[in-house]
Amino acid sequence: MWTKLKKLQNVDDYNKFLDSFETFLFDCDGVLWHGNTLLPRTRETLDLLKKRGKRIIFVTNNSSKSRKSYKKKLESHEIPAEEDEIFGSAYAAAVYLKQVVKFPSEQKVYVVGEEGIEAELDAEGIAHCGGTDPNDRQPMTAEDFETFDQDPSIGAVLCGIDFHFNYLKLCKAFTYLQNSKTLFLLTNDDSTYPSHGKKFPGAGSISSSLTFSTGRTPKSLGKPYSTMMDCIEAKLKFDKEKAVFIGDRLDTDILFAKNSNIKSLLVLTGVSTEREILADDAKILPDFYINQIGDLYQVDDKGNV
Ligand SMILES: O=C(O)[C@H](O)[C@H](O)COP(=O)(O)O
Ligand SMILES: [Mg+2]
Repeated sequence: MWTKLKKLQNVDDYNKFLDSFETFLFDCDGVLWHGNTLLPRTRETLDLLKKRGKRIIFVTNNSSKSRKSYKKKLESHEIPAEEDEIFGSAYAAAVYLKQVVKFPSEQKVYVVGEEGIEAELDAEGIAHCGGTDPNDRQPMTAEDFETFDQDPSIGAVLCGIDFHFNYLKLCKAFTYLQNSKTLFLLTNDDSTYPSHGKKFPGAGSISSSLTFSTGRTPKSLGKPYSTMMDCIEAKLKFDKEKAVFIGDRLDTDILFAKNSNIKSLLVLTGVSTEREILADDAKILPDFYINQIGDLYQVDDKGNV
């Protein structure tokens, strides 16, 4: 096995890498796709791994979709996947509230986020409000300034990526978080995410408005934190010695792999760059890196399967 940071760049490297692992855990945004566009040869590479008897697990911080919706998205790209092989930060947050917090049935979670969070809370039988409710997607009125107040029935504020974030939601979440007993949870705190070949503000850039205004420090449940791996290991058994995490972000994916004691491969199709990992002051280093995941397919392309 290689001893230091290794760029995979030829068929021998790809073959040696593939032969070193049994379980391949894949981040999604920036590794498999940008938005709804697959990155080059993603499907062929996943198919090659299956042909070689490898296990594939998907692990995404994107809380906008539930595991069910991700299964549909993967299948829409002809990538077969079982719901139990997909782990999203919305799922991790719902499991945490149910199994760790033992969230009281008479309380609700105020959601700053999309249907992914709502669906996973529903699956765990946890009541919620906000989220995709059209009433929360309205401008603040003068009456709202009058009426907004703490609500003891709100036991937690859970914040993820919210493509409809607005001042009204910010004020509601802020108001509920004035009660120190109200839990402040994040599905993830990614500053940005890659889409359409560019970067856009991520969930962490949304929740930072709450962190800054409330002065409270939230608990984040996605990568790089341990809750996500706890969820995976509660469902699936695999040998960590023969597992590798493949991601595009140093501060979430690669750090998650390190925190989970598994090897890591950074792809250069997402957020983190080669310059960052070659810098003298690089703090988080993957074990391997590669230009794009589809390069691994070249072993098949040349018939060297
Ligand atoms: O919440 C966000 O900012 C993005 O959805 C998240 O960064 C993307 O998740 P990934 O699949 O890269 O973990
Ligand atoms: Mg990513």
